[in-house]
Amino acid sequence: MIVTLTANPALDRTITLEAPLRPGDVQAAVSAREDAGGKGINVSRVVAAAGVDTIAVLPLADDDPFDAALRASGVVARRVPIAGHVRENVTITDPAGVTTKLNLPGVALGEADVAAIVDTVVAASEGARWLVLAGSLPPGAGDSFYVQVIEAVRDAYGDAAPRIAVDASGAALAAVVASGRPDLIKPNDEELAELADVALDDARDLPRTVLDIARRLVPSSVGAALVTLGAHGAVLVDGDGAWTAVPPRIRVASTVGAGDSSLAGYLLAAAEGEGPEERLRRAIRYGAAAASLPGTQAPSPRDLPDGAIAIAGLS
Ligand SMILES: Nc1ncnc2c1ncn2[C@@H]1O[C@H](COP(=O)(O)OP(=O)(O)O)[C@@H](O)[C@H]1O
Ligand SMILES: O=P(O)(O)OC[C@H]1O[C@](O)(COP(=O)(O)O)[C@@H](O)[C@@H]1O
Repeated sequence: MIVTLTANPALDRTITLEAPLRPGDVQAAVSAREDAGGKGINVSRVVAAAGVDTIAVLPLADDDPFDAALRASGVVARRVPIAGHVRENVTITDPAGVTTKLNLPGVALGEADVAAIVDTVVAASEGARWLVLAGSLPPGAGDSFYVQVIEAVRDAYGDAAPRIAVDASGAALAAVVASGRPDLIKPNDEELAELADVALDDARDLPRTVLDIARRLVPSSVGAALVTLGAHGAVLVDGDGAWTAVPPRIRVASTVGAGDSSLAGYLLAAAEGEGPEERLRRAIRYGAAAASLPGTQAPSPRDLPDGAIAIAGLS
């Protein structure tokens, strides 16, 4: 069982253009689609599509139209009732796969909402292998919200607690790295650089630079880091070693959900008992599959790209 928490879900509206976006102009759009999104929900959708049990925890008002999209996704969910409706995030894609994203802040949570979410995650996590804490925090949650969740789950289950994966950025990620001792983090290269307060602009060897930064955190504060690099693939660093690989060439439709799908791919391989190289390979395959699908469509095993993915060790 893989449990996910999405504190800040999003109805993802993707608009496809037939030409590159021209800011300030009126342009014809070809099509639009809607997906129940947000990072944890996306991870759960990919995990469910692979036939593995998952529960997605999220705050959701009883009368929120988002629930129809969530039900259509088929993911098993535990809803924590709140006041206010899920935000809508807009993505614009063009024929070259260039993706422009506009993300709203989300519904503000009160103290009682925060407490109810923590309790719901603790209850859902009983017997789970992994708990995934993913996405931005809505107003009212506080930068150390993920640390609060991690402590509550570990207090409740001790050695039987699920392993913890975190996909966050900015202050929320910094707080988790400072005191949450997560088993896995999944930043992209920019989020990792922001965390370490370094610039990547002139990195000539991106995987090597990313490894050097990640080594400051792994294994002292974090069990492992899966750092995704967009079209350049990903780097995996754990206490035993470091590896990198690039994705096969694909036709990009929308990169939204690629990072979430890579995390899901990693967790699916981990749940099968696979070692780091296969976890990285699966992460890259799932990320590439997501990027080749429209909108925030969750890839299933039959969407994975063909072709071998060569893993290179880094030292
Ligand atoms: N243009 C692309 N071509 C092929 N694979 C891609 C592309 N963009 C992303 N991916 C795949 O998706 C993964 C996650 O993408 P990334 O953009 O780094 O995530 P995030 O959405 O978290 O920023 C990458 O590691 C890669 O495997
Ligand atoms: O919680 P955040 O950081 O605002 O991001 C939410 C957005 O990111 C997504 O989860 C996609 O994330 P990735 O492209 O990083 O995989 C969308 O579904 C959602 O609109």
